Amino acid sequence: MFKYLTLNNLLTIIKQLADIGVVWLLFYYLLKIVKNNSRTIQIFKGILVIVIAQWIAGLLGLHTVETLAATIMNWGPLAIIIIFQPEIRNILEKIGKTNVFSPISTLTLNERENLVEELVKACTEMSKTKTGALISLEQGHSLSDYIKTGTPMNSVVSSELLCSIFQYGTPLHDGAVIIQGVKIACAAAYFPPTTRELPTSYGARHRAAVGISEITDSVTIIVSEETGNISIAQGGKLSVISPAHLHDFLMMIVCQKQGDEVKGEKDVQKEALKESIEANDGKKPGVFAHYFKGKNKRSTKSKDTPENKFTKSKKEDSVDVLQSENVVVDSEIEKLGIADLVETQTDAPLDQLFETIVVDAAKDDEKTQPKKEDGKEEAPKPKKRGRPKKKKDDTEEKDVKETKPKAKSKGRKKKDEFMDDILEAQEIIFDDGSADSSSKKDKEGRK
Ligand SMILES: Nc1ncnc2c1ncn2[C@@H]1O[C@H](COP(=O)(O)OP(=O)(O)OP(=O)(O)O)[C@@H](O)[C@H]1O
Repeated sequence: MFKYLTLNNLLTIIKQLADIGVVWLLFYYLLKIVKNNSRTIQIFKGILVIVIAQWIAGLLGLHTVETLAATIMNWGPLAIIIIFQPEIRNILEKIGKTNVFSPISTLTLNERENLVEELVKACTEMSKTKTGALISLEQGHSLSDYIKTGTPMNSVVSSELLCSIFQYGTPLHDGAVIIQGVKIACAAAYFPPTTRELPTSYGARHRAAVGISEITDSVTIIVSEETGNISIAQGGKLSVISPAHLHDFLMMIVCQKQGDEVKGEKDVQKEALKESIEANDGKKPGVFAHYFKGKNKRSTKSKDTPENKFTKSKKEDSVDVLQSENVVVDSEIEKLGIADLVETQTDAPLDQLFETIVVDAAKDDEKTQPKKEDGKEEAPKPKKRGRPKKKKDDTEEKDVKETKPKAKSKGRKKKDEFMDDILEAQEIIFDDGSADSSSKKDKEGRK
């Protein structure tokens, strides 16, 4: 047997395996494109119908129909190239721009975690204050073309800096921030908006986010100025996410950490926060606490001296504060949903964990939506800006209904597959048909 295993034969086998591998990859990506795009599904269905018609016509001897179908099939490849010209251009652009050693891939785990923390902090803050923001994280595909459209910054990401950039009225607040690695590469960047039909409640900011996510693999976070909602645009899909789940999502994208790891960290953070509260006599540490660590210690003696008549009551107060702070910490962690989630599903596959997260996010959003006594939702706050704005109330209700997560349960999947599922679960961009119909309904409703 080994006499056939010459170097030549081995080379031939390797070539054939490589050949099969490349074709397999091509088919895989082709099917992925078809699966993710309703237009391509319809076109492929059309092609299938013609093939079946040609086959049946051949069987029944219907020569004219058979010739007609054959002619269509002969011109098919050319028609496909013409029809899918934008998609083909996007794929080729993506291949050309993919950078294996992107800035984010060179970060240490610590840097990645800091990046996530700062981003989540900034987005949560901006969501509370309804400050509009558009932040794109560069992944494998270079965003340098879009960085050129903005104002270069090259500053380390911090929540304070992000909040200042997007503060309404500041020179850089208009446009997008692009993050490369741990650095804010630029602010006020311009993204090509999507040409797809979006529900009318989504304006230029969301369009820009979806646009950039269609042509690159970037992850874009949007904070709505109108509603304070946080959304994520990735792979041409837009999903609403709660601040708590944004943390998990970014942990997974940036740190490639999974649910159980996140849970472990939450426990550590909880402990650390409790310890720091205890160390501060029941008071939360201030922003500059680490600067004064050990430098500004109050004498414990003065606290315990019997001559201080307020000592006892102060001490009791601080115990109360400590207890109440701990309750706050616990409730904060509960709010994150991670502890409960992971405790109940420790061994649950990752995709299930995140499906639950999305479901929870939807529930959170429902809970946080203020309701009026008559059951109607409270009207959204008027926009800070003077410029005219589209009416959103009806549309938003519709959007919420239409973005109801699908209940799916499959086996364990690879990260990118289940990321698609998460985003599908709360997808706001509908297939072309449904987006059309929803926006038509909106328009009719407003009339
Ligand atoms: N193509 C773009 N690239 C980058 N930023 C953009 C782009 N288009 C709009 N923006 C940003 O979005 C802001 C306008 O957002 P607009 O209110 O129209 O969108 P929206 O999707 O309704 O968001 P919001 O819910 O925050 O109101 C602009 O002031 C600008 O900062």
